[in-house]
Amino acid sequence: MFNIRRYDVEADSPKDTSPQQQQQQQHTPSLSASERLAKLNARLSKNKKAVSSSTEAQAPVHVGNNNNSNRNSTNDNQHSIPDGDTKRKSHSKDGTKEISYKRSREFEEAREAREEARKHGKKWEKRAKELKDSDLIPNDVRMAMKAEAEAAAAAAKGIHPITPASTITTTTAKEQESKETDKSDGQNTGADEDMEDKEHKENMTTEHDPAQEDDQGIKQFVDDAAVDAALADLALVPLPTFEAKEISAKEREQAKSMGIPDWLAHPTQIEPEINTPIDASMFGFSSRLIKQCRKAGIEECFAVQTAVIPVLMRARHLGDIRKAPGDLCVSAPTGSGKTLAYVLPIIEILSQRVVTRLRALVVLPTRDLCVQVKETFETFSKGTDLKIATSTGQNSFAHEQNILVGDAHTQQPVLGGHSRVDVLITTPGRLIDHIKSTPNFTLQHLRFLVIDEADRLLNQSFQDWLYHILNAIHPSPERKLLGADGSETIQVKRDGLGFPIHDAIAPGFLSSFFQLPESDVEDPKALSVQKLLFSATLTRNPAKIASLQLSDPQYVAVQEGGEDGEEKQKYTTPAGLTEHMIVCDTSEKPLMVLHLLHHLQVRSALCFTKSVESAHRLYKLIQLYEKIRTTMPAQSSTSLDSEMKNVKSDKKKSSGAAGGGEDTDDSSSDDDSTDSNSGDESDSSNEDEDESDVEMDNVEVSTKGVSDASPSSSSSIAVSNGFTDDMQIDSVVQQTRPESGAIVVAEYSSDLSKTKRQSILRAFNNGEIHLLICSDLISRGMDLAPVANVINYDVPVYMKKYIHRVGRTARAGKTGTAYSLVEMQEARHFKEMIAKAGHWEKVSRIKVRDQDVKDLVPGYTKSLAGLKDVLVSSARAGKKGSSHGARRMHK
Ligand SMILES: Nc1ncnc2c1ncn2[C@@H]1O[C@H](COP(=O)(O)OP(=O)(O)OP(=O)(O)O)[C@@H](O)[C@H]1O
Repeated sequence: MFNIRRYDVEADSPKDTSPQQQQQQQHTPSLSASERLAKLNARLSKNKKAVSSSTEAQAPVHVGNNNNSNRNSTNDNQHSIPDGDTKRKSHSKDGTKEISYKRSREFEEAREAREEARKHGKKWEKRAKELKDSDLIPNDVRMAMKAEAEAAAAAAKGIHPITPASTITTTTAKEQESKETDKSDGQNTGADEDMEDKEHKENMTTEHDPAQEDDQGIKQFVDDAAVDAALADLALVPLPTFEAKEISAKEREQAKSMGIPDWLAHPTQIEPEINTPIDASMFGFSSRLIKQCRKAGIEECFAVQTAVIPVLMRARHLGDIRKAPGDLCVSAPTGSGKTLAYVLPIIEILSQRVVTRLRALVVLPTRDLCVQVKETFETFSKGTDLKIATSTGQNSFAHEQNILVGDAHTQQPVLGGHSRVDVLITTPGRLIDHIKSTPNFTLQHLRFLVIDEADRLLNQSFQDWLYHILNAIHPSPERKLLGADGSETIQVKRDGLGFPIHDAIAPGFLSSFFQLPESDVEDPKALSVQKLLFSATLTRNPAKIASLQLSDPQYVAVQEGGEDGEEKQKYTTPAGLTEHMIVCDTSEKPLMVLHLLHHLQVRSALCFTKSVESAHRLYKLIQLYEKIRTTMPAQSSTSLDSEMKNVKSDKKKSSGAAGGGEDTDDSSSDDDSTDSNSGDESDSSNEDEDESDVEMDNVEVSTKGVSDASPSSSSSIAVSNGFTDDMQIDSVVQQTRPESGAIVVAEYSSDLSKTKRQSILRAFNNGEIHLLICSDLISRGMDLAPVANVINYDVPVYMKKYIHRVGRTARAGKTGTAYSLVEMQEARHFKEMIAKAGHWEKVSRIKVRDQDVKDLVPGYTKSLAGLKDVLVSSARAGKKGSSHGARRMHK
């Protein structure tokens, strides 16, 4: 037990913290409201005592965790009043006697008492002011503080302080009686004195019995008017109340039959428009964090942040080992600010830590997202000494180990539960490697486990990552100090005799690593970790949710309510998003992209294809087109007409599509190759299996697809125009300078090196790239500020992917447009998919006729003709070890 206490103190005790941190830690909501109010009551009695007696100096008053007295002696020694109740009882009794019998001292005492109470009141006023901005103090404690301040102030004016109802009545009556007796008789009688004593004893026994207090009791203890005054004076902002979504009996029945738990079927629904100023007291942010937010241009918290941050900030104090914080699942549209909804509270809470431990783990599906989230953490943690790291496999394993726990070979590694980082942002695969193979890497101190893009990750069973994480955060009696190979999983310091020193082991894990003698007073330790799941398309698959082993979960969903209170859509898209579809033949799709670029002036666009190779081909084609266009003489209208005819006849040959090139009504597409009975009201398992591991794209280049659509691959144009080499983005940007009028296009895929990816994203963010063609590597989570348009070159088969892709634009309240190029044979499925998600009326159709694209055709034809050669030389260059080294020709 001694050791357990020691480690608690070392990890989180306020002894090394700043006074402000200590205040916050004192006021964490670890006692029940009734217990805290019992403490308040005791202090209020003390104030009353100040009126009746000034002979004894008042001890500092503390609204704190008296129940911790047997756990954390440091806390109590610093902040609690030992044996307060007993002392107050006897003292109060004596005090009353003094009033009764020593009237001559009364004026002097009253003067001193007023002085004391005034000081006392000021102290509380000051304290309340200091703590005003911190929502770590629960409302009821604030009220208690305020009530106490008022009581003290009242006492200073000679009015009785707020005291328990029973005490007010009896004591006031008694004093009154005493005074009246004094007035009439000039002295008290022995019988009166006995009565007085008896009544006081009765008061005292009912006054301080927290065990018997319930909410009813609380109401008696606090004067309503004082509470109102306290609230008004402290300008408290109550937590926003959100309504749980009303669901119909049919929906309820459906959810039940599908095994969806009640909490998941009843999300707390939040309208997207609810914004709250960043300095609102409900967030309890420090001035440091508010300053950082303002610096980053954040003045208000978005709806998802308004809903989530207060819940996280109030959930649990870092050092509390008794109460498990509830888990949270959050579903909010793309670009609605989910990242800051967890980044800000994590930083704010962890910034109070004394010792570095790995306390926050953020799991994300891709490396790029890890980098992005790390940057966000770094921006907002400026001014703290929190250490933030990523582990994604882009650096060597040994390098990452060194960052996390030190290098065993070159320097002293951190032992036991120590860590060199506070926050780790990681992909699942690399995390599992560290759990399995990095000595002393441990999740035992984890306070936050964030699973961002949760449905994507839950869909990925890679290395059983979830099983390993859950195993690592749960203390288990089976866990051994030694691993299967006999090596120490956690290396601990040893004393001179070789006995292990339980240094830095989390209280809940001591029994996992060490054989401790059983004790009757041992309390079970609650799991300290809070699991936070975020997604724009959170799964409701019961099996997947169950696999997370959530504890006391809540589900918060940001979505628009329908007129009758029901959600309109299965997935909510950003309010500023406009969606279009263009139905066309397969072979016309590149031409449609050119149409968007040249006729609809689409810029700052992301264009999603179904694979890396498809992205590469389209990229080469458009690049070639731009080169040809900017060097080609203008053609006459007649020759354009004849070129158009050629394209259309070639298109018929190549695609075999019936019905010519005209856009047809959706119903005319009879080739619906998709499985239309795969889904139901919940996320279908098919939908969950939608995405492959995008980080693992196996890259192959084929000359099929776009090049197949070439009217004549033999009519190869000269490719001595600088495009035959492996085209580096920098050179591309240089070659197609905006002043030449060319559209700058680039490709982005897992095939590129980390440096190249970063330079492409930088160029795109700087507006140097007009069209970025990519696979789904950046379809989720990536926040590229300039994206004004999204083109679904290959429409996704599943709605979730559609939602994430189009969600790269219209972020953070901005507007944006999405275009989906729907092949005729896909049209029916596309419509069904969109309609099933309740989204059909949002998508409008654009009809593109021959004459609309006539001027693009000559250049397009020439580009197609030259594409094959370009691809071949590009692949050859790739083989020589260029950035496309992984590419293979696929004839
Ligand atoms: N309160 C705010 N005020 C202004 N901008 C904000 C605020 N919160 C977030 N943002 C900005 O909004 C953009 C989108 O935020 P974020 O990436 O967190 O969205 P998201 O909900 O995680 O989207 P996705 O589902 O696509 O991952 C970011 O550029 C972020 O900086």
